[in-house]
Amino acid sequence: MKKGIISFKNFTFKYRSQAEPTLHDINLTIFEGEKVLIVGPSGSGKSTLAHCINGLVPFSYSGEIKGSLKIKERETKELDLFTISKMVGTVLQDPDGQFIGLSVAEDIAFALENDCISQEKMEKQVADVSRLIDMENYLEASIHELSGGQKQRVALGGVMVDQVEILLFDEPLANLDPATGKHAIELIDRIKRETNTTVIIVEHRLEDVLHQDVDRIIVMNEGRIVSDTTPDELLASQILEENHIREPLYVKALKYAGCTITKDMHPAYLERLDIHSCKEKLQKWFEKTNMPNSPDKPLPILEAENLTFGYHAGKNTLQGISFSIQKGEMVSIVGKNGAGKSTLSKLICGFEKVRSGRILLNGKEITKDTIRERSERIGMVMQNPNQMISKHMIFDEVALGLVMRGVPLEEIIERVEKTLKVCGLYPFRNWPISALSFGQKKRVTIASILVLQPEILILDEPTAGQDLRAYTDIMEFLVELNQQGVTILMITHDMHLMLEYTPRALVIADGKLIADDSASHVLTNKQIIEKANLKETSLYDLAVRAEIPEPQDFVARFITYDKEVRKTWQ
Ligand SMILES: Nc1ncnc2c1ncn2[C@@H]1O[C@H](COP(=O)(O)OP(=O)(O)OP(=O)(O)O)[C@@H](O)[C@H]1O
Ligand SMILES: Nc1ncnc2c1ncn2[C@@H]1O[C@H](COP(=O)(O)OP(=O)(O)OP(=O)(O)O)[C@@H](O)[C@H]1O
Repeated sequence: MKKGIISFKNFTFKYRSQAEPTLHDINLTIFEGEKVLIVGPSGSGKSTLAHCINGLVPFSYSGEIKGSLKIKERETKELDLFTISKMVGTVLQDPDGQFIGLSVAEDIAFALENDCISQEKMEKQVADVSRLIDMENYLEASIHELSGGQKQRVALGGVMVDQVEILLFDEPLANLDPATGKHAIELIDRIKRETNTTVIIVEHRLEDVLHQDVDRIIVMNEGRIVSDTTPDELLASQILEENHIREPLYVKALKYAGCTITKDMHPAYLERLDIHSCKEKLQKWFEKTNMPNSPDKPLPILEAENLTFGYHAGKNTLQGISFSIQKGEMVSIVGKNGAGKSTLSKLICGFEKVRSGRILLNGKEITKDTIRERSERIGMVMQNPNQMISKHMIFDEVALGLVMRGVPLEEIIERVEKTLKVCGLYPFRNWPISALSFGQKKRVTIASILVLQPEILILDEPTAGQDLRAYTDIMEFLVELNQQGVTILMITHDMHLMLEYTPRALVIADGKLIADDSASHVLTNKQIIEKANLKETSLYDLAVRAEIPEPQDFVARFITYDKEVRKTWQ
């Protein structure tokens, strides 16, 4: 018989600052060596549940606990944080919060040092881990110089050396490029199989986690467990849709084509999916669906000419980057972790100065303009909300830019309230930011830039950590802004987002622009996918398996169709 390693019984938790419990009556047993995925809308309590397991609740976040939570048959209330941390290793949602060392090597070594192992053994293990996470060339680099995804890789590495029985990952894929994300999921799987570690993953990118087998998926909503079943059974049900959780793209395509999905078809894993009964329907759907129209090209709004930049003398982070963005476009910037995407946006906003090359806005050079001058017209939303937030209250944070620009109070109130409504934050307007989930915080940072009404909006991973409803709200809101003339550039690792929302993609690899093409071309081009650490879309695989003669066109048609479906929701 399988042994329960984590066991919640009638467990309820209320944060001290909240009036109502965040977790209600949780009954859940996770067995030794199991791999469990937890999904649910933003704010549904996934991170809180994870924090109960790793002891952050109640040791860092105090509150009121009712019922029982046992780890290895020991009541967690009776344990201390140190004892729990020896059993449960965690990769947090915001990697900035968990670095201890100054350099990459020190940080990975920290877990080992604690266990008093020999210097020699430690160096070898650090080298092994850094190879696994593809960071061996950065061992001496200081943590604050790393890109967002590189930090995430180090955080993963740190916990992997720690030989614990339970590994907990809170949004491990959020900042990782698609290929590294795939690699991370494979790595987690290998550790689980080789060491019989129990693995719990909280993640919105369901399709990416299902790259490897998962034993069970727990669906949470409003602090309760609403479903606890196998991946195949879940994907054959309506539960994901009902709870606003993104379904894999190929599942969506099957539904668009009118196919009935049953658990016996193994819908959770594309390789195992039995599409025998769907082939004909998919082919018919393909024949009757239109290709996208090619858009007209109006005037360029933002031009980059031969941009070169490096953080350190003698080394170029970006080299010879040239592109032209037309007014009203919506473009993705994609590529490997550390390729230079955030750096490019910093150059555009003036946070860093180019070594050579020019940047033009509406045909006028802005390369020498200050950050302040550029910020009137170009807004930038950074990757990590915790780096952008400086106020305690939501309203004040969103109002900050307007206050600094001397906008009259009445106008500030009107603009902030309107923006909060659009971003789904109005009900929280008088809340302290500290009581928000990560996804909610991200929306606050988007609101604080949108309120300034920029001509160009650059967003670094706008939807990382968002559930389907927030994702759709944010993206549809961006589409709406875009239709009103705001040009949008989006740095993203989310191939799903890129396909569905941005017709064009700039692909950066090792500091160079390697492709400037339509999103569906990029994601069906093996060479570019490999060079830039991207991931083929499952739609392409599905089309190949359904023997559709032009699988590339299937992807393009899906996007057109999907857009039409979304229009009917509005
Ligand atoms: N430290 C805290 N103090 C008070 N309330 C909190 C705290 N952290 C989270 N909450 C509240 O608990 C609820 C659940 O948050 P939690 O972070 O567990 O959600 P989540 O499902 O992980 O969301 P996301 O997908 O956005 O990360 C939220 O409504 C949030 O307001
Ligand atoms: N402040 C800094 N000082 C020195 N090097 C830096 C600094 N910021 C970034 N780098 C380096 O520049 C390179 C490009 O980083 P950048 O943040 O632009 O990458 P990115 O493509 O946005 O990555 P990610 O997808 O992981 O966010 C990386 O190798 C990174 O280590």
